[in-house]
Amino acid sequence: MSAPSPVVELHDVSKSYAEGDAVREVLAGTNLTLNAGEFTVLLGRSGSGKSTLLNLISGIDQPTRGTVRVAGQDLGHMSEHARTLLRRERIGFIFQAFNLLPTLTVEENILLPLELTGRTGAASRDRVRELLGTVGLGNRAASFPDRLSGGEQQRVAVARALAHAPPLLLADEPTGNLDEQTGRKVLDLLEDLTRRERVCALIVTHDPGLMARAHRVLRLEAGRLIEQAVRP
Ligand SMILES: Nc1ncnc2c1ncn2[C@@H]1O[C@H](COP(=O)(O)OP(=O)(O)OP(=O)(O)O)[C@@H](O)[C@H]1O
Repeated sequence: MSAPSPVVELHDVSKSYAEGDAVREVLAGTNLTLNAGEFTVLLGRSGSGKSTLLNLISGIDQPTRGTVRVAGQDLGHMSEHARTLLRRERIGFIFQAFNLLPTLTVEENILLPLELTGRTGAASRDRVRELLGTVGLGNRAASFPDRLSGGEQQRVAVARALAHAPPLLLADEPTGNLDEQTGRKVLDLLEDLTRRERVCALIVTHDPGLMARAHRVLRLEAGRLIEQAVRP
């Protein structure tokens, strides 16, 4: 087995928001390392700070204290522009509401992250075709998103998130808008693709059924990350 390769490293990360005269500490001295190939589920009540944590990892938000490293780079020492580039090149995102671009076809949506990172050649088109096949939508390449079911749209979103082969995938409630059976199918794909490509995946969910699939289960509680279980 190869040595663990850290993709996300949080060291003593705190995040507070001002609430009138008071200060609300959402994260309190959090430490976390997520490695390549790990599929991690993040649980926590509404308002516990799950989105805040994702925003800190993707550099959309800054910690009040502590350091966040992604793919070896310290986000606190980077310009806003450099963080934007890192996000574009090194991170794939999946959202609850699919967030596909409605004026682009399925194929163009998946190609977008490759175009944004300057990869427009034949190899990119081959990659999109391959991913379309993997997510079972090879015959829908020319369709527009509004012609697809919710589950199909989320399968496109999975393909788009991984098109540029990012080392890190962040997903916020990826099955929140899907029925159980459709959600399970999307998760099967997510798990299969992230394992195959050794992607580090951090998935926020309220769905306890997801826990059985994860290598690691983390719960945010009172500003602290609690490791719940490790799959053997
Ligand atoms: N920009 C902000 N300014 C002030 N408070 C904020 C801000 N963003 C988040 N918060 C507060 O931080 C806490 C955590 O919010 P966050 O959205 O991270 O929770 P969550 O676990 O993702 O919740 P949910 O499951 O409902 O999406 C909440 O109390 C929220 O009100």
